[in-house]
Amino acid sequence: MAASLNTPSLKTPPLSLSSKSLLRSSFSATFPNNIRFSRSQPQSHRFLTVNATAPGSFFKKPNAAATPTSSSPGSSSKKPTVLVAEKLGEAGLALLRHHANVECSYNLSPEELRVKIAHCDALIVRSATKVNRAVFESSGGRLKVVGRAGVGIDNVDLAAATEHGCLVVNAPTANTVAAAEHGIALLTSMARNVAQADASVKSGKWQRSKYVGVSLVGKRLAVLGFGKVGSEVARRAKGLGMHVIAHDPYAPADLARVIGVELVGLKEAITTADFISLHMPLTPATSKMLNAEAFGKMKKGVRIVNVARGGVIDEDALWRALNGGIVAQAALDVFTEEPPTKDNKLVQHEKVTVTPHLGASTMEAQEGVAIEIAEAVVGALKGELAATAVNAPMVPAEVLNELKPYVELAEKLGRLAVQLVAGGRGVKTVKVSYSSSRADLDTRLLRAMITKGIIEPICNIYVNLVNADYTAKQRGLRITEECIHLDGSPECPLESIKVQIANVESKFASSKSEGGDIRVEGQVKYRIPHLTKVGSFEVDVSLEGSIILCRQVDQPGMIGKVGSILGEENVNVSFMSVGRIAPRTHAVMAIGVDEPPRKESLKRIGEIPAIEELVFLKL
Ligand SMILES: NC(=O)C1=CN([C@@H]2O[C@H](COP(=O)(O)OP(=O)(O)OC[C@H]3O[C@@H](n4cnc5c(N)ncnc54)[C@H](O)[C@@H]3O)[C@@H](O)[C@H]2O)C=CC1
Ligand SMILES: O=C(O)C(=O)COP(=O)(O)O
Repeated sequence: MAASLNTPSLKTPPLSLSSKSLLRSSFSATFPNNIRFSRSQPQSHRFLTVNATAPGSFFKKPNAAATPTSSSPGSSSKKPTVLVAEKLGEAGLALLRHHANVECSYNLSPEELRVKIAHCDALIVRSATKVNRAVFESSGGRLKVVGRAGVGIDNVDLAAATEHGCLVVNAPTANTVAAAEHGIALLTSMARNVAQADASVKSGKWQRSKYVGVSLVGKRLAVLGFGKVGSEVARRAKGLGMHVIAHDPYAPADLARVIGVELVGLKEAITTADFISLHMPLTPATSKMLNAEAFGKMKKGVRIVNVARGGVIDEDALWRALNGGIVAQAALDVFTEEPPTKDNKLVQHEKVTVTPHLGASTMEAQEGVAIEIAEAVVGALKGELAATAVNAPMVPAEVLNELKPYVELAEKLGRLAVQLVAGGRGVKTVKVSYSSSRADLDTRLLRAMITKGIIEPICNIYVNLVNADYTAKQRGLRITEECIHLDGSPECPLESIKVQIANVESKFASSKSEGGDIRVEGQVKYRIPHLTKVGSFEVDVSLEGSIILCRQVDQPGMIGKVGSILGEENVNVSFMSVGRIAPRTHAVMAIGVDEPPRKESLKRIGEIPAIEELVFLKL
């Protein structure tokens, strides 16, 4: 089974311990070439922004606190810098200013944006700014979060963002009603020729017979894309007495039932509708979804509303369909190229009503969007997991709280295992086993943190939840996972995590399993991660501070000898545990220490005659 941090499906499921995952199976971490994202969380399923206090926070880059900030007057050097590149509501700006130095620079050219971005920790845009690969490359690794103050994220290069470990968040809920109301406004005004009649009267004419419209009541409306906006359009159209059908391969059937909408296939939707309203995101799959072939199947005289994205319609094909009498009218809020050129054939067409991408433009929606995006960006800058992350798993607060110590365990096991490798850089194959009594265990967060633990000590790059799978793939690191199902209480999410590194030499031969892999295993006890196995030796040491591992001849007095050297060297021992396979053979002693011992102290321990090998590991 292939797993990825960013599932290529249109709906990235939230990270959930009860979501469909793996059981007694193994898979390798892969990264999709084409990532498509869509968010369609009903409001009742909104995920909270929660503070993640794992060893490294999930999104923060190591230099976050130290990054120099903008030169704006009065700016604090400790605050991050947020560039707001398109108009944002005051309430959102106020919230941002509380936490960051905020620079509002609208109408930047692509070149100006690339120059400015090198000094920014976060960027907030609406639909007009193209946040392409060049922007991420120009940021020099400083940009941590891009906030899209709205829903559609087709103007942000998500693959590039992910590769650069930059979180992308959007504001998916605050403009839903505004967009739906605009859709209905276009539907009704198109049917009654309001825009054309208005222009005619203003030009001194009185053409009552020319602008006879069509009624909506009893007509069939096909909503394509039954997400947040589409379902609100459907609800309102029902109120106007329309017969509403919807096509959406991922739509929740219960929502359709509640609203009284019939879910149908695409063919049925477009061949039977009198009106078609578009509400899907622009993705490679929906690009030019309404093309010549689709128009060819439509009922003669169909009317089309587009408040989604211009790119979901083949605009040339629409123009031909309007001229050929297939499409009677169209009402367009969005265009492939925005703003469209003055002589755009559709803009100038008498059967077409146009607005300049106004779907989200109400006072209420803009205030709401501004607050929604400001909260998400501020949270992300603090290293919190965002509720509206578009290129990372969404993690419900309660799941995260439960997983927190396991996440910490995962990162520390990765960190320990890689430090045991002689040379480090040859790590290519990592096997992870999770023992759990939960039938469905979603391991994305754990895998990301193991990856972080393994990669960060050996490379000069940071790894976070956003780029973990990508970075692993880039480095040729194959992580296979298996989940061993235990009979027991599913109250505890995980019994243990085992991390094995194959085909490498070890600095500490006793860390090798019977099969020759470096093996470390851990458990969470009283919410604190513990190392419980090294190679074949059972130990029990809490994973705080750092660890000394030594193998010795199992004989009396060893604990005392090692302990007294550390005491003399003023190193505080937090935990000590000895594991052995059989009495009086060999034993492994795991010693937790609060501060790193001096090299000389380790040398002194190594010189104790019964000590056979020794390694110091930083957590
Ligand atoms: N004109 C404007 O100012 C605004 C435009 N929008 C556009 O509307 C789109 C939808 O917004 P929301 O409803 O909030 O998003 P949403 O994510 O809640 O809904 C989109 C729906 O489209 C569906 N979908 C995906 N592929 C499809 C396909 N091939 N055929 C049919 N349905 C498909 C998804 O399953 C989802 O249910 C946004 O992506 C954005 O591009 C949104 C707000 C304002
Ligand atoms: O939220 C969306 O997807 C929109 O299209 C709204 O775009 P805007 O923020 O008004 O540029």
